[in-house]
Amino acid sequence: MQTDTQNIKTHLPLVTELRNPGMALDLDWVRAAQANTSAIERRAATLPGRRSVKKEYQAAWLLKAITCIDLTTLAGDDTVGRVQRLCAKARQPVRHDILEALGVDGITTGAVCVYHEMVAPAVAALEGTGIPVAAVSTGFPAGLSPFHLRVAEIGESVNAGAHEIDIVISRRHVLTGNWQALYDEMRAFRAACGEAHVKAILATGELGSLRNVARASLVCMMAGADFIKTSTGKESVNATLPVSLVMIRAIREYHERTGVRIGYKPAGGISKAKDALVYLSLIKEELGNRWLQPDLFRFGASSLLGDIERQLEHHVTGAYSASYRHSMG
Ligand SMILES: O=C[C@H](O)COP(=O)(O)O
Repeated sequence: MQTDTQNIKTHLPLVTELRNPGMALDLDWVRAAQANTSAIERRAATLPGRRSVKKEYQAAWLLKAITCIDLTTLAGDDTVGRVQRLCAKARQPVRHDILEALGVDGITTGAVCVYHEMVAPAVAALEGTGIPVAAVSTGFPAGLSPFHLRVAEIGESVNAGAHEIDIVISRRHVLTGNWQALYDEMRAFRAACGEAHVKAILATGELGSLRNVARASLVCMMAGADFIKTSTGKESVNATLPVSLVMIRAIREYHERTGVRIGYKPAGGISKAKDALVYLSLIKEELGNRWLQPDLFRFGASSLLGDIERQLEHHVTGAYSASYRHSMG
């Protein structure tokens, strides 16, 4: 266990120099994108049952998951105090005694994710830690405010110190097959981000089909998205395994074609440690270990950390109960 948990520390440089330069819109490639829904659903259904994380490595994998969390608060009643507490949790996500028992002397979450008004307090609270602040933007969650205001909002958050911008796409461009409009929108958002990394939230629960998810993923990557992200957390259907398979395979295809690695962020409704392990296994199997770093993989989650911390506590106190073993498969 010592060796595996110690390795977690080497995964910590969070914002890398990696940037997606994008490319011209290749409509033939977009239109050729397929998603065999029944095959994808079959594969997704078998994933949780044959998770490849062995029990003896689960604590190390859970620590890994923590380093990939965008610790999120996106509520109308957010306050500076709540964001400061969130940032304190991002700096020290797990109790010191638990980390000590696991042989790890310090980890952090991948980032903190907030609305624009909370960017400055988050940046101040995380000063000197190297933990990036991500701002949701462009009229999150619906993305239906005037275009110039959506672009301006990005600039405001970058000026306030955000290192990463989570934009929402216009779902109507996907639903009407207007790939040029989606590309132009994403390109403008990319430009407004400047040096900040940009994550494109597809709101997959509102895109109508898995083929649309595949096509929207490709268009956003072509237009310069550094990450593609499933959901805002506010749709009625958020991150799912079938959608993840489609997006991950689009990332693989984009990498094979361009040599550029795009990150993946499932978000919304991921609150259980065992679900986090399934996602990590999926990434390892489909994209390989390089993608299991916080510069290429994040969970967008507001309550996942609490469950992971509970499971780690069980692990080190020996209260590794039958019910926990059962729940972890
Ligand atoms: O982007 C992050 C999501 O809004 C978080 O969703 P959640 O609150 O369901 O974890």
